[in-house]
Amino acid sequence: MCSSLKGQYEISEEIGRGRFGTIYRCYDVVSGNPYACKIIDKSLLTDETDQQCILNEPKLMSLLTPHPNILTIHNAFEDQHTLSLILDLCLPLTLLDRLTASTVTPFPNACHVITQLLQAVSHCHRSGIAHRDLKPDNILFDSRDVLKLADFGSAEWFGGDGGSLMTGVVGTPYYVAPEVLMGREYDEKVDVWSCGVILYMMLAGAPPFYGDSAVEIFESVLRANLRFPSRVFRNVSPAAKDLLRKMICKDPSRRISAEQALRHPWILSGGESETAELT
Ligand SMILES: Nc1ncnc2c1ncn2[C@@H]1O[C@H](COP(=O)(O)OP(=O)(O)OP(=O)(O)O)[C@@H](O)[C@H]1O
Repeated sequence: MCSSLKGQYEISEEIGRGRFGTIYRCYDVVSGNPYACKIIDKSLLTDETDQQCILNEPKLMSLLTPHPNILTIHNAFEDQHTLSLILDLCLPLTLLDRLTASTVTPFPNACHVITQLLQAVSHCHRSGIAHRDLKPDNILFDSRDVLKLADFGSAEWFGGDGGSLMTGVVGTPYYVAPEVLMGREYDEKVDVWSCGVILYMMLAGAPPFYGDSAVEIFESVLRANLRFPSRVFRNVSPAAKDLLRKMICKDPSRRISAEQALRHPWILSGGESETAELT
């Protein structure tokens, strides 16, 4: 572990583990404030893509700081063997853990969760950054239950309005947008698709596109046949379904932006709207 890190932070117990690193609770030795410390073992970064992802993450996170719904990077330390990031400390349960544990659908506070996520994504897009791997596993909450978007390892700088298009198949089967799978150039709207899938999961308790293997899931995503089975959607308002159709829209040029989604009647009504006029 880096000696300058040891001088500034006291590392405490392990609170999580990823593919390349371990997350510890830590304390600033001067203020006593608690943080999370992600220590990445560089020897595990064997291929160039992994190295790129890990080095990308702190750079892009710093560009996005501060935003209340984006995990803040407070400090970074590097030596020959490790890269250590000092991050906001969050609760151990991700949105995926909460969804898995939930026995009720729609998921309580679905509108509040998606509003915070869209605020984070809209800030990323205004800053010229696409996250490209939005999924419930990357959504954390702090001790006040404020959503914190994490894991910018697959994020890409596209340069904002009129910026360049992106290429490359990145993302996770259930949440990836069809234009990514088609191998075409794409823009930041891929994130809106993933937010739509996350909202659908919160409202229905299941993903909109599924299959028994990654290939089957991809085929289902490519068909993009969005359905609202009445058994699971009977408690979901027409306004919420309208928003889902506009976010999980196969044609990215017709898909709404994160900013527009934040102005949708269902979001503005705090998820209560059954009768709001649809746009
Ligand atoms: N800032 C944080 N505060 C509290 N817990 C965290 C924090 N960051 C990550 N964790 C916990 O540690 C786990 C692993 O996080 P990490 O970001 O290393 O890996 P990952 O995103 O799950 O996986 P990978 O990087 O391998 O794709 C998370 O699932 C979460 O439970």
